[in-house]
Formats: sequence, structure tokens, C-alpha cells
Amino acid sequence: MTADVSIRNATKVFGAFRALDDVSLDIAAGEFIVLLGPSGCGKTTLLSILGGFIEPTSGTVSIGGHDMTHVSPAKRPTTTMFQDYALFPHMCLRDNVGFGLRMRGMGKAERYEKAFSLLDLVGLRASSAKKPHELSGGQRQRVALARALAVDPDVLLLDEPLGALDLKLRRQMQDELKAIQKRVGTTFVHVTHDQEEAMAIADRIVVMNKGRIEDVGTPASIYMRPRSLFSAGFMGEANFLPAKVRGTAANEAEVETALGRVALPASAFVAGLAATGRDVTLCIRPEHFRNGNTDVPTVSLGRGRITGSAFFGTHHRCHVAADGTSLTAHLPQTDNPQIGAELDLRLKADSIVVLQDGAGVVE
Ligand SMILES: Nc1ncnc2c1ncn2[C@@H]1O[C@H](COP(=O)(O)OP(=O)(O)OP(=O)(O)O)[C@@H](O)[C@H]1O
Repeated sequence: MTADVSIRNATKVFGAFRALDDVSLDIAAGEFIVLLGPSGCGKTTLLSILGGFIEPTSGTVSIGGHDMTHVSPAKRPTTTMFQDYALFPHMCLRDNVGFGLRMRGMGKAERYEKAFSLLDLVGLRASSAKKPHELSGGQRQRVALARALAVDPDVLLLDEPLGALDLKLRRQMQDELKAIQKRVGTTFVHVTHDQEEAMAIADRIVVMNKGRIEDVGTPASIYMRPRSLFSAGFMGEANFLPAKVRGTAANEAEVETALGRVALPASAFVAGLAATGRDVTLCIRPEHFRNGNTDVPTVSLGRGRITGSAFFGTHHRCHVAADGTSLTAHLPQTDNPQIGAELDLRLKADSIVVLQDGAGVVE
């Protein structure tokens, strides 16, 4: 089963502290949503409000079209999977997975069949008679997932479920989690502070900061067209160049940075063309700089000098100084950047994102 979720103007206040500040979000049935943000931004609070463990101070939550705001966790069509996925140590995997079904009074034959099919789903059918201590961390994680899915939740809530795993296993489990979610079709809401994890698994990412939603979109749209400075900086690396709009025409605007003036198309302005005189910030991903000739039309921000360079296999990561501004540029693997060499800071105009200073919540 699966269901859509709608959060309307949810606020949670602890004493004088606003952990969640007027958050609204619509999640489609069957979507894999990731709540992403730094520690303390309110991710777990939002997840707990969905699961019913915390009541919002104001605002509403509905699941599958039913108002759930004041419904207890046990009466919601949700299951929560925590990081410390406490399996029962004395029970075999089959009984661990079937536990919730037994609590619901399901008979043995049906329960075993369901437990086996879920262990099959997570690739552990052959280990069904084992006890949790005989498994690796990743395998235990899979059992916890099977157990959470056994009760057929419409929405599965996952709070940093991969947080305890080492990096390699974590990456592997991300792929598995995504594949399993697509197979079962259940709505997943997953909390993490790891932007790579978010990009690896999400249909849509919700970027949170200080109790508010900063940005919502697919991994690609948030990376390529971030809607706030925070979102741009949290999702990967970005250069931020302060600028002022010097003149606007119908389809473009001229902006001035410390490096000079450049004409940018209206499409570069995420919140719409900014007015003349307005302070803005240009957000530029390091890999968007094109050194030398390119076969696509480009604009130049000015010239800089390479002050440092390191080879990262897929690219060279260069530090560039330009008129008192320090930038990071990724140059192609095949380049041979030299310290002290001059660099034309050239890039496709539409790879620049212009954010209005203080840009916050959009949507
Ligand atoms: N019961 C509570 N009483 C007081 N403050 C709380 C309570 N629960 C959470 N907070 C505060 O609310 C803020 C948001 O907490 P929350 O757990 O939602 O953050 P988070 O984004 O999940 O962070 P983390 O990644 O560290 O878990 C934090 O500053 C936290 O200290």
C-alpha cells in the first residue's frame, strides 16, 4: 500500500525555541522523499510529526486524505525505522520480520509466508533461521527494513537508517534501499544530513535549515537551479560572487561583479529578473568553468590566476584568485593546470544561477 502525505503550516515550538517554523509540503503516493539538512534543522521533528510521536504546536498533517494531526502513532498507516534498528536478539530472522504480524494476530502459516517473501526481497531468505548476531551490520539493516515493511505501512519513515554503517556499505545500502522502494511502491520519507546520500536515493529532496524548508526538487534541479544560497551551498560545492544589477532589458540583465560586467539571460535569475540596482549573488558550480575554447557560446566573468591545484582523478581542483576574489574551478582531467597561469573565467551563461540576496523559501 502507499499514500500521499500533506503537511500544512506545521510549526513546533519547544519552550521558546522554534524547531519547525511554518512548514508545508506535499508528498505524492509512492515518492521517495529525503529530508536533508544540517544537525538541528528540524528534520527529525518533522519526521516525528508525520509518525505521530510529536504533535505540532500548530498546523496539520494528512495521510491518504485523512487528517492525522492528533492520531496516535499506532493508529497511523506509518512505520518508523530508526538508526538503532533494535532487532530481537533471541529471535531468528523469520520471527523478527514476522513480529508485527504476530502482534496483529496473523496466523503462523500466513505470517511465515510473508516473512519469507520479505526476506527474499532484501536478499536474506537463505538466512531466515539465523539470529541477528550472526549477521553483518548491513544485513541487520536489511532485516530491519523487511520488518518495517511487513506490516504494510502506507508510508515508511526512516530516520538516518544508514548512519551507523561504514561508508562503503552505506553507498551499497543506498542503492538497495532505492531499488526496494521502487519495487514495493511504498511512500518513503528518509532523513539524512548527507547530501550524497540524498542525491543517491531521492525522487525529491527537501532542503531544510533552521526549522524551515529552503528548497524542494529533484536532485538535479536542486543542484543545477538551487533556490537559495543555503541550498546551493549545502548541495555540493559552489562559488558565490556578490554582484549588482546594472541594467535590465526584456530578456537579459547586465550584472557587475568585482571582476567586471557580464550580460546574463533572464533564465539565469531563479526568482525572475531582478531590478536595476538590486544586490544579487551569482552561484557558480566549480565544474562549470570552461578553460579555453569551447564549442558552445560562453560568457567571461573576467580573468584569474591559478594559485593552487590538486588532481582528483575525474578533474583538477584549482584555486583561482581574481581581483581579490577567491574561486574554486574544476578543470578537465586532460588539462595540465600550472600554478601562476592565467585563467579565463569563462562559462555557459545559463550555468550561472543568480540568487537575490537573502533568497529564502520558494514554493
Ligand atoms: N523535546 C525537545 N525539547 C527541546 N528542544 C528540542 C526537542 N526536540 C528537538 N529539539 C530541538 O529542536 C531542534 C531540531 O531538532 P531535530 O531533532 O528535529 O533536528 P535534526 O535536523 O533532526 O538534527 P539531527 O540531524 O542532529 O538529528 C534542535 O535544536 C533540537 O535541540
